[in-house]
Amino acid sequence: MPIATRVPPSALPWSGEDLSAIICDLDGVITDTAAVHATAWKDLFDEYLRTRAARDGTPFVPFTEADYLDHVDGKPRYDGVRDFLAARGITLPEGDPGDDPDAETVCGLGNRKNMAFNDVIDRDGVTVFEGAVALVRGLAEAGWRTAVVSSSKNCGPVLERVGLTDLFEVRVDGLYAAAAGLPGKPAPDTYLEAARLLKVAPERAVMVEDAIVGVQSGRDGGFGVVVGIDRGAGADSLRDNGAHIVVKDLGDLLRDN
Ligand SMILES: O=P(O)(O)OC[C@H]1O[C@@H](O)[C@H](O)[C@@H](O)[C@@H]1O
Repeated sequence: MPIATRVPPSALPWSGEDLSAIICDLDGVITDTAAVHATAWKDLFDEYLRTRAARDGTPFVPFTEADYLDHVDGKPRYDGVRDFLAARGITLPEGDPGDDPDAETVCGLGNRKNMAFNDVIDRDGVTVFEGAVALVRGLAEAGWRTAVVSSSKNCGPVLERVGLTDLFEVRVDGLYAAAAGLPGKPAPDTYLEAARLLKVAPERAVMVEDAIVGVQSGRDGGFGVVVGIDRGAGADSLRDNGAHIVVKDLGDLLRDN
């Protein structure tokens, strides 16, 4: 019997509460793609900062993991570019999403990183966190509503690549947010939109995130249970920013009955 069928909601740490939906981030929660995003961002920014330093005759200061976690992680593509550059005192013209990847604009840099991200997943494929999938399937079988909320415009193609387009009833991703004019994480709007589409009050929903801006969205959206997945942000930081529970993997919440 697949693990998922052994997981009624009463098997979870929050049983007893009046919860009926699970709303998950994608990268780093369902698929092991957060690290691919992080590497693609590092390659992009190191190359850009190195070129800029050579041009200006200033020292090259590389992009660090802390830069990623503090300024880029979990945010929509162009917000990440803008916020990180601002932290280094750099302002570039915004440009346009149709910009050439070589354009020295916020959108151009973001588009360059997107090419790198897609090259890596084309080459290496995408790994799925099987325990997370089992938990979501188990809850769905027990009648819970399900949604995915991702800042990424690659959310659909990533789910398709691993055959999981049917895992969630509702998807609010980077493309949806841009079309609907919703502000990205840390604003709670994309999570609240998912709850609205599921017709579930936020306080009756569990939300799951690995990024600091993500748990902040859950906290500010008033979600019933905010689960933090620690993939580098740190359990204390996730808790300080809104997580009620922190685990290493969503599958850790599965219990054998
Ligand atoms: O894939 P896109 O549209 O460039 O989205 C970017 C972002 O997508 C998120 O899901 C990641 O957690 C971020 O760290 C990433 O930067």
